[in-house]
Amino acid sequence: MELLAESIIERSKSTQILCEESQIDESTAAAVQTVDGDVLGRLFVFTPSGPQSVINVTNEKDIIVGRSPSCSFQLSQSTASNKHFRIYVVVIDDDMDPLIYCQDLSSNGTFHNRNLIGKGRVVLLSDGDVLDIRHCASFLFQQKLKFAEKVEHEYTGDEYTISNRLLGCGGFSKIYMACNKKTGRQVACKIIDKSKLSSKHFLEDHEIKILRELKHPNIVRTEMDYNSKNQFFIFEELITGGDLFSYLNKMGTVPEINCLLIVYQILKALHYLHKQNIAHRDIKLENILLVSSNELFFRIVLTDFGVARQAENGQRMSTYVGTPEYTAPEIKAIKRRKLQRGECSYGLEVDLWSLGIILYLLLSGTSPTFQANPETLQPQVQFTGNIWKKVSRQARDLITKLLEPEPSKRLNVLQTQNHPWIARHRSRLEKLYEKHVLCCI
Ligand SMILES: Nc1ncnc2c1ncn2[C@@H]1O[C@H](COP(=O)(O)OP(=O)(O)OP(=O)(O)O)[C@@H](O)[C@H]1O
Repeated sequence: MELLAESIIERSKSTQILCEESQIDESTAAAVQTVDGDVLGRLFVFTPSGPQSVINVTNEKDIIVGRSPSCSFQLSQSTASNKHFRIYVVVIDDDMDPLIYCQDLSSNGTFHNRNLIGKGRVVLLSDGDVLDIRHCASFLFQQKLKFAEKVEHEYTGDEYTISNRLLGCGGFSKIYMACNKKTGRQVACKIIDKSKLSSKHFLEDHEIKILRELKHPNIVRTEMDYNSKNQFFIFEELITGGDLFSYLNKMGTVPEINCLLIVYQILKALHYLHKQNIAHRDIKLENILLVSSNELFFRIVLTDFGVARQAENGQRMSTYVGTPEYTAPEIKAIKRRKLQRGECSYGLEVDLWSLGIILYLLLSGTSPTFQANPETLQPQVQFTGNIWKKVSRQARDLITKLLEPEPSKRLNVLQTQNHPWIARHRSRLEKLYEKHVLCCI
């Protein structure tokens, strides 16, 4: 107990915040010791006048700190903005510690360990971090990590420090929070285990080669890559709203208007990729990240180019890749028929099939079922259950045309963008995109 109090005081001295030794009393130390089931973290508040209090961070509700009476924690000092900052939680899965973020909403500034966050910007919080509103209040953050482990890595470069905060896991890699030493900015560091990559995959198609060339607001931005004996490192922008999988998990189903905004942006990314003959080949909920999730229109980015492939001169592809639940029938056919390279192939249309699956999942919260169409004998997607009664006819029509088993009849990116479900809202969508995506990057 003493040690905890000491570290709080130590930190307060070094950052010259408002925590004072006299304010660390028995009740604070006791609160540090007990962590309730649904309390994921705590903020210890220090103000110049009042006694300290504790804000519990849970997954139920965002915490807004500011002067407005509507805030979950109200401050009286005039240096605080009406809504000064927001604390929110992203739960990726049960085997990972929840990610607790702070978004600066203020004009006067919120400082994170003495660095200005900047209006609209977000930082990932770690145990012992201090948030500060100058001349008003300081907040000491506490989060007990259950799954923290030492990161085994071979990065010896000077530019970044890699932390042990796990942001996500994939089949070939783990993603950690890292810090750019020069700018102090947080980034994501994807550490790829070379032993898990097949040599062909590594030599021909590797993610880094493709990512280096890509620059688009809806595709994760890479800052640097690094190669060591057994690992690859990709340092990329930290995306702070979790992935679409966690978002769907939290929401149950996603309202049609939100789906429209999400699909509109995925199509922008696919348009950019397909123009260059690049197939992503693994479009799924886990590979679509949200920059934020509290506004109606939030930027989304496509990530994980691990199996992406640039097909030169419209060349067809013939490798069985992807995630079965999202994989187009022509890719599945390759595995089923066990055909040799060249005898069975597929093209960029595979990404549109996966988009159809995503839209179905978002709208209904369930995976699609198929039944043979009596005329064509081809499998046709089914819309059973009450949930589909609330979904527009146009959305269902688009899904049917994306989940078209015959690739040559499936809508391509341009045709999807021109489908009435999207096209009738185009000018409004474009304005929102300019305001909320292009202006904010
Ligand atoms: N830039 C990022 N910012 C924040 N979180 C990220 C970022 N990149 C990845 N993640 C998190 O890590 C998870 C896994 O990342 P990614 O899909 O790139 O790994 P992978 O090893 O290529 O996965 P797979 O097994 O699907 O190929 C994502 O679902 C996401 O939750």
